[in-house]
Amino acid sequence: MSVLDPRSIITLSGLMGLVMALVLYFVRRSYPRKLQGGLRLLATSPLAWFAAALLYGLRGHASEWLTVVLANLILLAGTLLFYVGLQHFFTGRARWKLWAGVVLVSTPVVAWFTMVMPDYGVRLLVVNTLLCGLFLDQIRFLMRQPSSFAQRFTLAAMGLQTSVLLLRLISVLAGLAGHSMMEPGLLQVLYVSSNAMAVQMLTIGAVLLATERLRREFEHVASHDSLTEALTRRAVLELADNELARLQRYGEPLSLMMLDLDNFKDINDRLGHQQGDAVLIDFANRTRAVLRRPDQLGRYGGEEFLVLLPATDARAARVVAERVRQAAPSSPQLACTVSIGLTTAQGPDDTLDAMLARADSALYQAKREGRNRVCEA
Ligand SMILES: Nc1nc2c(ncn2[C@@H]2O[C@H](COP(=O)(O)OP(=O)(O)OP(=O)(O)O)[C@@H](O)[C@H]2O)c(=O)[nH]1
Repeated sequence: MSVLDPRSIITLSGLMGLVMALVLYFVRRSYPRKLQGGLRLLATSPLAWFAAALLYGLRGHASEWLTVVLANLILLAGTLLFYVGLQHFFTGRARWKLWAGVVLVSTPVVAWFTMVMPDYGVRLLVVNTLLCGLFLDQIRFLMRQPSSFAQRFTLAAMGLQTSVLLLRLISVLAGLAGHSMMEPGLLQVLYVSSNAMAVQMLTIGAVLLATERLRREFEHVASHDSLTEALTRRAVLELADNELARLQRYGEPLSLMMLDLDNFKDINDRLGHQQGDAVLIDFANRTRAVLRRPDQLGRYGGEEFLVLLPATDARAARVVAERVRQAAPSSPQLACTVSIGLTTAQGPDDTLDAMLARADSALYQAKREGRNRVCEA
């Protein structure tokens, strides 16, 4: 047990935290600006944990103001920073004032039980209860975020840390707190080791969250049109292929609409290209607003769109197409009409090329018959 003394574990884990903080700081630079704020905070918290570990490590060689009061304050502040960083990372804003107040108020309490009425058990109780509360609140927040490997990994790290803190609280209540964190007892060694592991896992979790988010951003950019946020032609055609495969396997119906804004060249010529862009954006928004969740809108070309209607037969597709045609623009300046060519898959032997060709010829029939209508093939 003498090899695994708490001081060495605390110092080592602090150093590893420092390395992870540096890694996070450097990877942060290659991330989109909107993620950088949250990542900077997430990188700062292992730095704070490192500073707290250094101060704890000086126990016996420096004043208790530094090694207990300030060390605990920095530990709590670092944990709050992690929480604030997570909130920024996921939502772009953070609620931190209440927790900051609680952490600040706890400092004179810790100071009292260090300098005036020294009591290691009470200090432990105060600091561990706050840490537990902070981690439980973070777990609650993180569980509401989109599920992913990184999210589950970070939750596991927080779960581990919270269990260790709870066990330690129980040990205090059972009178097993001991007299100092540096005591080389089994409980202390277990506590500082799991704490060290949880800190590493939390920082790795932050790196994983950032990497996963970056991958999602790239995927989004690659599969979405930057003007209208509709799927790109390639992405919507890929989805159409998948839906056709489902049709062949499960026999679910599939309908497809080709949409073309009417006299769009006129709109551009009369109102300018920029206003034309605004019309396209508004059209995409209002179309999405009248579609169901599984339906997909893609930009097929300039002012031409494709809508994929999975599990939709011809009758239901006709209703959707009429709804899209009649969807109102958000202002009269954005008004435009649309012609729609509609088709439904004709059994498992139908192909995407054949469906596109039918939708295209139905669309041209709609144009020939005077525009602003739905035709079917
Ligand atoms: N503003 C804007 N215009 C675009 C964009 N992509 C294509 N266009 C324009 O859309 C117009 C399409 O014109 P046409 O193919 O002649 O069709 P149309 O005027 O809509 O006539 P019909 O389809 O027959 O009703 C062209 O003037 C293109 O320059 C875009 O991203 N933004």
